[in-house]
Amino acid sequence: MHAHEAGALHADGYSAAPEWLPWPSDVNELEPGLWARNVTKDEAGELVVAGVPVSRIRDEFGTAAYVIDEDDFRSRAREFKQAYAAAFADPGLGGGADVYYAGKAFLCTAVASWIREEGLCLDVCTGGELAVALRAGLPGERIGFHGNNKTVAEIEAAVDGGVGRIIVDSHAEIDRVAAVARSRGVEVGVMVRVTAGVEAHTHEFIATSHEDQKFGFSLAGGAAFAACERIVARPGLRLLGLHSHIGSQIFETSGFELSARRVLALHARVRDELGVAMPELDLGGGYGIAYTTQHTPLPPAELAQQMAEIVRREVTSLGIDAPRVSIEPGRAIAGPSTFTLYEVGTVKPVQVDRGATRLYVSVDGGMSDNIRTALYGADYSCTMANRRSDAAPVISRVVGRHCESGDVVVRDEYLPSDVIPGDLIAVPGTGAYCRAMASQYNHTPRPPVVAVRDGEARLVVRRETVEDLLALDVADA
Ligand SMILES: Cc1ncc(COP(=O)(O)O)c(C=O)c1O
Ligand SMILES: N[C@@H](CCCC[NH3+])C(=O)O
Repeated sequence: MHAHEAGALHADGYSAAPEWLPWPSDVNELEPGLWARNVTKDEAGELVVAGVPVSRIRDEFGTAAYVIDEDDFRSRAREFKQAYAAAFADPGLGGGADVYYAGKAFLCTAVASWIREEGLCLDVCTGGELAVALRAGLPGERIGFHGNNKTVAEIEAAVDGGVGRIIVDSHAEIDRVAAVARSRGVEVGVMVRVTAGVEAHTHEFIATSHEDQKFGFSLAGGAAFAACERIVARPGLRLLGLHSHIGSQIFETSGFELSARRVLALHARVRDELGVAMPELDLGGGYGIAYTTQHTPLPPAELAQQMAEIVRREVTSLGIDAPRVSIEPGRAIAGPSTFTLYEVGTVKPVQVDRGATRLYVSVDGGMSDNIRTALYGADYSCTMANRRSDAAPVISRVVGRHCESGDVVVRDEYLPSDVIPGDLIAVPGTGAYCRAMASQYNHTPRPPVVAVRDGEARLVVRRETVEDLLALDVADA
């Protein structure tokens, strides 16, 4: 429960902030660590991204809009690639590592091209994401294909697209992939998604390695070993390795350590009992980012170093050759690169419990462009983006325009008390799982994605229109 919900009252008559939200020394300043690298405020207090003031973005593309700092995205992708390559460079550690950007966080053709150009690989989990990757010219061998319920048509598209690894998730799927391989007369590289039984310290809905959920083969129950046996027995399949993803928005490496230890023990067992030395091992994604000052993510170089030490320790104690390691970060690459730009429509001071007031600031978007607050109770922050203000900061709640009281974007933030209709609000950290999970609830067209680089802003995903939505309806049905 947040402090304000207990009815705390701040001296100014406004609702008190939750404990983690400090009184702002200057509400016009950007909190360090939350914004894309090329985002600043100018002297007039306007937010500027890579040389482009947000008023120009509003004028040219409208609001609500996702604004992505292209250089920030690319530099984070590069940093992961370089950090893991360096940390695992020792031949005793596989002589390098691969980074598969998890496209589920956010994918469009431009982003897939950035991934191709930066030399990363890509994790896709549907035929739709695969189509984007192939359209962007990503070579099949740099694509990994996930999903707990891939259709035969998707498996065919993956095999025909030369996808380098299909991560299988059920016994039935092993047979489906084998049948497609046979029908095409090719050998398909597969990895086994293993449920390592790790309770990741994150929201229940985004944890994926505890036993009672839909993903993967249980390690403890023996299903993961049985899956390896089945693959080895199927002509047309090549067992590349094991895969483990423990969850998302994780800050401690202890969960990764436990899962690596368990999965490498299975890796050794497969070598000993099935006589197969698997060349690869995927440790998944899940690295957390800072949405608010509550979070302190580890820099990629440090993460890579820690992961390399974990793998070194385990392969040494098991006496096995290290497989080539790969990881699948999504949020940590895409998340910080983007902010959502909204325009304020309505400002309403609302009397809440014990006579306290909370300022409700309604913007021209909401749960249709960011479902994470409603779905996971996620915390975000924001800033007034078009001007500076010397008015007193008051605790505010940024809400959307949907017909739903849970339609909250930022639950708690200090905004200047003189915020008015027409002001701009920017919410950082919306690059992952916001546009990707956007809906058209209440027939709301989804916002565009505007990429900014070196003083130039351009569309990479156009705004949907009401006409787009009407076109889906069969008018004379
Ligand atoms: C298999 C797999 N890999 C990678 C990811 C990416 O996770 P994140 O965006 O937290 O790095 C996910 C999502 O949680 C996933 O399910
Ligand atoms: N969509 C989730 C993460 C799930 C990632 C996919 N396994 C989020 O917004 O945090």
